[in-house]
Amino acid sequence: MTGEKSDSATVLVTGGAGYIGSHAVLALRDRGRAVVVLDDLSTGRRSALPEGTVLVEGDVGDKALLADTFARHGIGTVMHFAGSIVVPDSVERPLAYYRNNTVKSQALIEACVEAGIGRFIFSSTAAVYGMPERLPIDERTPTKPINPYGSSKLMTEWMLRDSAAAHPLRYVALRYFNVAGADPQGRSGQVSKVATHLIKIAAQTVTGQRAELQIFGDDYDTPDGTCVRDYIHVSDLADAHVAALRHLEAGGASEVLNCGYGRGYSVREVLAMVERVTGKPLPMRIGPRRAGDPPALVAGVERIGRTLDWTPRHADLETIVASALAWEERLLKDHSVRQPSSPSR
Ligand SMILES: NC(=O)c1ccc[n+]([C@@H]2O[C@H](COP(=O)([O-])OP(=O)(O)OC[C@H]3O[C@@H](n4cnc5c(N)ncnc54)[C@H](O)[C@@H]3O)[C@@H](O)[C@H]2O)c1
Ligand SMILES: O=c1ccn([C@@H]2O[C@H](COP(=O)(O)OP(=O)(O)O[C@H]3O[C@H](CO)[C@H](O)[C@H](O)[C@H]3O)[C@@H](O)[C@H]2O)c(=O)[nH]1
Repeated sequence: MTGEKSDSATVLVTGGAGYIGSHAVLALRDRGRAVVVLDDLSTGRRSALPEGTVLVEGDVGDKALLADTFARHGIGTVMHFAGSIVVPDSVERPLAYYRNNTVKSQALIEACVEAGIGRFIFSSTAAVYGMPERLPIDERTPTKPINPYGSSKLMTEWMLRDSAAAHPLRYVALRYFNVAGADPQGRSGQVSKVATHLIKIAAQTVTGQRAELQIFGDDYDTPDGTCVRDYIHVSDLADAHVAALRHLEAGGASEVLNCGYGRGYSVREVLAMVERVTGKPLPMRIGPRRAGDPPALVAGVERIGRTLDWTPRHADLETIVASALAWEERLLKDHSVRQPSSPSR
């Protein structure tokens, strides 16, 4: 490809100080890859990065900073995790989501095109599918997001598709299903100011930070009445990014790929696993449905299986739950992993 940087070039990880990005940084560094992180530390933490990781503190929409970072560090691939992620927040502040997720991604893609960076890996989401009628959800399922978060991500997928048709740029958009768990070695995990994800909330309940957990509805048309999701371990997801990197470095074509295991668990099944792992009952009660929750989301995984050289290593619910609980306990004990990202925030 004209002007494309060489295979051994450094990977720029935007949002690398966040939950999923920090696991990607670990996966890359564990394989000896050179990494630079660009993060504004709005929700990320410097302490999520392994020692010695270069952090450029700044905004992913700052084109001058991007051009300088690309040139200074010899960037050959961008992994783009930076963004805003809370679905109900996106309903209240849609324009903030379009700015941070879509407008700034436009600046980043444009900066890549201008600098001749030909490989791009993007954090997309199952939220692009909205309320699909059939399971499993394969990548040909029509995209019909039902909230600004999903729309903001889908628009970035479209920008990548159209840019790849016009410029020497190839990309992999990974549509994550429900990401959970923590690094098996305890080096990173999820830190949320306001937790919304089921397994994180369960871990906070187990550790006494919450009195009880609410199940959002048990009258869905699912086997036990609670919603079904496809939970993927964050370290397996990080490995999928490394596999996508290898795919692009080997000259592979642009792809849009679901990231899940193709197996669903209900809310009740997840909570039963939490109780099994801890050996204690979890205080919980049934509450009303949460607006916008699809009854069941399970990934079709045939395409990722045949496209990437990716073998999940942590594909069972017990491992996911146990690692999330271990991380939550570490967070409570070790103040340094919770350290505020910068004095101003
Ligand atoms: N967590 C999930 O379940 C999930 C599911 C599907 C997709 N995703 C996507 O994965 C990506 C990472 O999510 P996460 O769960 O790790 O969230 P996170 O909030 O932990 O990480 C996001 C990171 O991006 C940084 N950031 C945000 N805006 C920025 C900006 N303008 N400039 C520079 N840095 C910025 C934050 O400081 C943070 O470190 C997001 O793009 C998200 O949409 C997450
Ligand atoms: O306290 C809680 C929290 C969650 N749930 C339920 O647990 C399931 C999973 O909810 P999460 O909030 O953990 O995850 P979502 O499925 O809502 O959302 C995830 O998947 C989406 C794609 O569909 C997006 O990618 C989004 O960013 C990501 O968080 C849902 O049925 C939800 O109603 C509860 O019952 N109680």
